[in-house]
Amino acid sequence: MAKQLIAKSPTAAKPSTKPKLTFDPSVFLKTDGPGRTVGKYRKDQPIFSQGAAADVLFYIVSGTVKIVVHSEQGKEAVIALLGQDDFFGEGCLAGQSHRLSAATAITDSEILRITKPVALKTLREQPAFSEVFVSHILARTIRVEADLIDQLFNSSEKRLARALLLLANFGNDGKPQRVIAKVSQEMLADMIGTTRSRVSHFMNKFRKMGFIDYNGHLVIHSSLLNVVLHDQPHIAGVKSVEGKGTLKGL
Ligand SMILES: Nc1ncnc2c1ncn2[C@@H]1O[C@@H]2COP(=O)(O)O[C@H]2[C@H]1O
Repeated sequence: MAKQLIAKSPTAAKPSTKPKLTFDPSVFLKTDGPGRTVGKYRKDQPIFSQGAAADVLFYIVSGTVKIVVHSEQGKEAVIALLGQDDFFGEGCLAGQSHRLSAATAITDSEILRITKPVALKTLREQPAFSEVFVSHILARTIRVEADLIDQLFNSSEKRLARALLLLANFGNDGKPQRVIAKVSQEMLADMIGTTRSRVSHFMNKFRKMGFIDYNGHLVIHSSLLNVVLHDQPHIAGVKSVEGKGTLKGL
């Protein structure tokens, strides 16, 4: 049975007093309720398209979602691959009326949709929910900043190595291993801003050097970190990168 959204507080055990109610964001984000529903999306099923009306906040209960921008010239850029516990579509909360990018499930996924009024009300009234949401947005800002530095300063070989390492760590804190979602060379090229043939060239090189394997599944070895870490872009005034030698420092 689903956990109660409103759980009894441990301090409210006295029989004569009304039980104190606590809000549990992890239950709120995984169950249906007023203004929110958990939907199942199949692999390759669109969630919203670029230019569509924006009035819902999304949260990934399970699965993987690709965020893509299409240019008027027909170019496509994959700007993010999002996984379990990520929010997306939050632009509507800041007054954005239409989606600036498209979202598609790339594996079978379970996704919570929260209407804009309910998302705003919950952010206002439930500090525990605001905390989860703000942490997510801060982590996103840091990641977008790192992605921008990567695009500006790194070679396409290093951008590919970083993208593979980040993908391999998708959804877990352990050592990089298997890439969970099946990611084509085309998608990798759209993520790092290069051509599929360059991706193919570097993947071959990484395989020959023993940094990756791809027999059916793409497996990333932590030795691939060497490609990225041996020549970090130097940011003036920053002496060391937090987590250097691990994925945190990428
Ligand atoms: N660089 C990015 N990294 C992660 N998610 C993004 C990025 N850019 C856009 N998104 C998500 O894609 C969503 C598209 O719809 P919104 O603009 O409402 O909200 C956007 C974000 O949630």
